[in-house]
Parts: sequence; C-alpha cells; structure tokens
Amino acid sequence: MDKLKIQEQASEDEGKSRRLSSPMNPAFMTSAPGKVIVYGEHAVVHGKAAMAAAISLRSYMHVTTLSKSRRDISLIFPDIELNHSWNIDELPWSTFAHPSKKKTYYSLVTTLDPHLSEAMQPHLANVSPEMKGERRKVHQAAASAFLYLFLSLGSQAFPGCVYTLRSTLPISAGLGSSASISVCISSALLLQIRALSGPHPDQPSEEAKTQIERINRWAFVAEMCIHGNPSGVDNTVATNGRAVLFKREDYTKPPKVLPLRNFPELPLLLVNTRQSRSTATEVAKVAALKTAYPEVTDLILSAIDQVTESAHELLTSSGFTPEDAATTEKLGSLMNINHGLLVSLGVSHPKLERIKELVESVGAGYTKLTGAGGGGSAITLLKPGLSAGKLADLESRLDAEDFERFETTLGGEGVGVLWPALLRGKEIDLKGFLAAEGEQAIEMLVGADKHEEGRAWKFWKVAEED
Ligand SMILES: Nc1ncnc2c1ncn2[C@@H]1O[C@H](COP(=O)(O)OP(=O)(O)O)[C@@H](O)[C@H]1O
Ligand SMILES: C[C@@](O)(CCOP(=O)(O)O)CC(=O)O
Repeated sequence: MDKLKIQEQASEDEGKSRRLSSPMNPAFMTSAPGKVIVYGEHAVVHGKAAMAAAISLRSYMHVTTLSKSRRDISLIFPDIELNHSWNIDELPWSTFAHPSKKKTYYSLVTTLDPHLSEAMQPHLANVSPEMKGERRKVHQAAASAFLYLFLSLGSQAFPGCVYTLRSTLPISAGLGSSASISVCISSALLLQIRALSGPHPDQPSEEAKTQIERINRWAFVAEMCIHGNPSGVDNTVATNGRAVLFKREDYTKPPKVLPLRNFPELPLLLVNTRQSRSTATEVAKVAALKTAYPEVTDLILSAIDQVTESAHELLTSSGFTPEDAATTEKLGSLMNINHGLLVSLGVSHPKLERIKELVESVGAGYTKLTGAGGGGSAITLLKPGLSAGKLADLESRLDAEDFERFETTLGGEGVGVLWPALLRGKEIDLKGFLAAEGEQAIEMLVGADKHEEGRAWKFWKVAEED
C-alpha cells in the first residue's frame, strides 16, 4: 500500500476511534532509541562481551484503542509501507493460552516456541502477499514480532487497536532499528495489559528496574522473531538507554549487564553506507564460519572479547577524558583491531572499507563497522585536536560518494512513555504523525528528548548505585 493510502486509512481509523474510543483508554505513545555497538558485535552472539551506547535517533509508536464493537487490530508501519489488520476473534488464542504454552508478563522467554510460530503462520501468510523477496521478509519480520507478543501477552478480550510506528532510524543499517521497534511494541503491549507501573518521578529505583527488565525480556522475544538469534545487547541498550557492557554466556539465563553511567561523550562520526543488509544473514555467516573452522573462529571471537575488555578498562580508568590524546589513541587502535577481526569473520563490505580508507587518507581518526556489517554503518573515533578544515574535507568526500552522515549524541534516554498522547496541550494527531516528513519533522512533532515540551515524556529512572 502506498504512503497516501496509508494516510487515508489512518484518518479513517482515527475518525472512528475519536468517535468511539473510551476516555479510560486514551491514545498513548512509546519510544525507544537505536544504538551503536562500540566494541564486540558478533562476538556477543557467542557469549563474549560487547559495549554499546544508545543514540538520539529513535522509534515512536502511537496506540489508539477503539470501541468495544471494533474487533480489529491494525498495524500502520509507513516506514516499510506496511498496513495490515487482523480480526482479533480469528487469531489462534487457544494455542497460545494452552496451559503448557501460556506465558506471563514476567516470564523469561529465551527461545521461540515452534508450535506457536506455526500457529501464527496462516495469519502471517496474508500480510502483504503481493510482495516478493526481501521486501516481503521485512514485512513478515515486523508483523511476526508484533503478533507473537500480542498473542503471548494479550487475550481474546483485547479491544480493537491501531498501532502506528515511525522511526528516525535508518532500517537495516546496523543502528538497532529492529531492537528499537521491539522495545516500542513490548512496552506498548505491557502498558495496555497494565503490567507496568509508572514511569513516575518518585518511583523507587528497584521498582523502575523491574519494569525495564519486563520490557526488555519481551523486546528480546520480538528481536528473536525479527532476526532469529539475537544476543540481546541491542534491546538491552534500547530499553535501558545510556551505555552498557553486556555479556550473555548462558542463553537460558538473563545476561550480565553492567551500566556504564559515566560513558564519555566520545567524538564519534557515524556514517551509513546506504548498503542495506539483514542482521540475520550476517549472524548466520559467522555461525557458518564457526561450524567450518571452529578453532580459528573461536580464537577470533576471543580476541574481540579481549578488545572489548581492554577498552572497558581504559574508559573506566580514573581520570580518563575524551580529550586525552594518548588514551583516545589506544581506544582508536582497539577499534582498528576490532574492525580487522570483523573483516576476518567475513562481515565487512567494500563500502565500509571505502569509508575507512577516506577517513584514514585525511588522518581523521579510527574506523570500524558497527552492528552486523555486510553494509550498514561505520563509526569513526575522531582524533583529538582534529582541525575543522580536515573534518570538513572528510565530510565533503563522504558526501560526494553518497554516504549518509549522522549527527547523534551517545548515551541518551531508553524506553519512554507519553501517556496520554498529549504534547503542548494538544493530542498527537495521527494524521500529522503520519504526514511528518523526515527525522527533524518527526522529532519536532513527538520528540522524546529534543525540546522543552518533550518533558511530557516519562522514563523509568534507575539510581546510579543500582
Ligand atoms: N521503522 C520500522 N518500521 C517497521 N519495521 C521496522 C522498522 N525498523 C525496523 N523494522 C523491522 O526490523 C527489521 C530490520 O532489522 P535488522 O536487519 O536487524 O536491522 P537493524 O540493524 O536496523 O536492526 C526490518 O526488516 C523490519 O522488519
Ligand atoms: C551482529 C550483532 O552483534 C549486532 C547486530 O546489530 P544490528 O542489528 O546490525 O543493529 C547481533 C546481535 O548482537 O544480536
């Protein structure tokens, strides 16, 4: 369906919901950030450490509850041109609610249940059947993430709803778009079934931590639907915000997450190759290499682990500042080593190598791919004292080759809630939300941490010591 039709459908849905929605269930929004993995991607899937930080690019989900007479659940995801509705009463509730299958909002789900996935198939088969190849996979992935969570957390008594999703993140560019939407979906559904308390300013830290954990667990399940074998680092950063050191040695247990509270404002340049790829494919490539060359691959993964641990030691050493040239040089060298190891795992791409070459040709800094690779994005740690002229020169070379540069800050807020969907005393209008063109317009309209009015957004706050 094209964008115009999606907007028309949305106005129609909104019209109906205006007339019929209950004041007990006002429209509300959830939001979550993307991330950069600074060190440790891929190795983290195999039980090693990774360091990642939230970025200021975010996804936003708007939820409208319809009247009791409406029995449809609609997804309006215009970024991927997906618009689909299911009749609630036709969904496979009995399979998901069977005592041997039923999960609660606090369950730790670490694998997808094949019977439940199978039961969803007929309902996914009619999602964008006219689409082929990669585009179909994109739709199926997003729809299955939503449906698995909806059926696991909801019940047939659920009211009809419209879920509208927009993101300022590029999709499949290594910046955690899938985790960001997974957190939006998980938090929206958990709020709707009243399984979350807050967020409110005087909420005890322990309680806030429990809510974040609940959202994160279900976001991980959505991530499994989208790319098969996620480590959980992306959804953990998208939920918690800031920066974390993350390790999951045993997939049946929760991961070890060390929040990095004072993560420095590193001078990073973020560049997207615009070469789209799927995380699932890149992760599968490393798994295949591990099967073919187990000893060699294990050594590479352990070397990446060591790089991450060394960078963590440096970043948390007393007196570290990003302006300190010697330490930055060490952090940069570790990025170079990390990139080289990722190349040897086979997950780089000529366009990533080209970005690295351009940065190094002007001596601007240290570059590695970030996220799954195979295209996607690269991060460059800029050298302290880099002249404005050299930076401008680099930027114009990157622009000339059609790479996309992002200005983003690291370490921002995690999952946020806007309940009800009111900003500046005005309801967020679904039509306006859909019409906003581009990152800036979306941020101006609903921005979770960009402007004064954005304070209406609430975030769960965990104290430093927790
Ligand atoms: N804005 C969005 N709207 C709908 N679906 C999205 C959006 N962003 C991401 N997705 C889903 O996530 C998938 C991308 O996941 P992935 O390949 O892991 O890329 P990334 O590195 O950006 O996380 C898409 O195929 C789509 O199913
Ligand atoms: C390759 C990996 O380590 C990071 C993937 O990040 P992204 O989906 O490319 O944003 C996979 C994972 O940790 O689940």
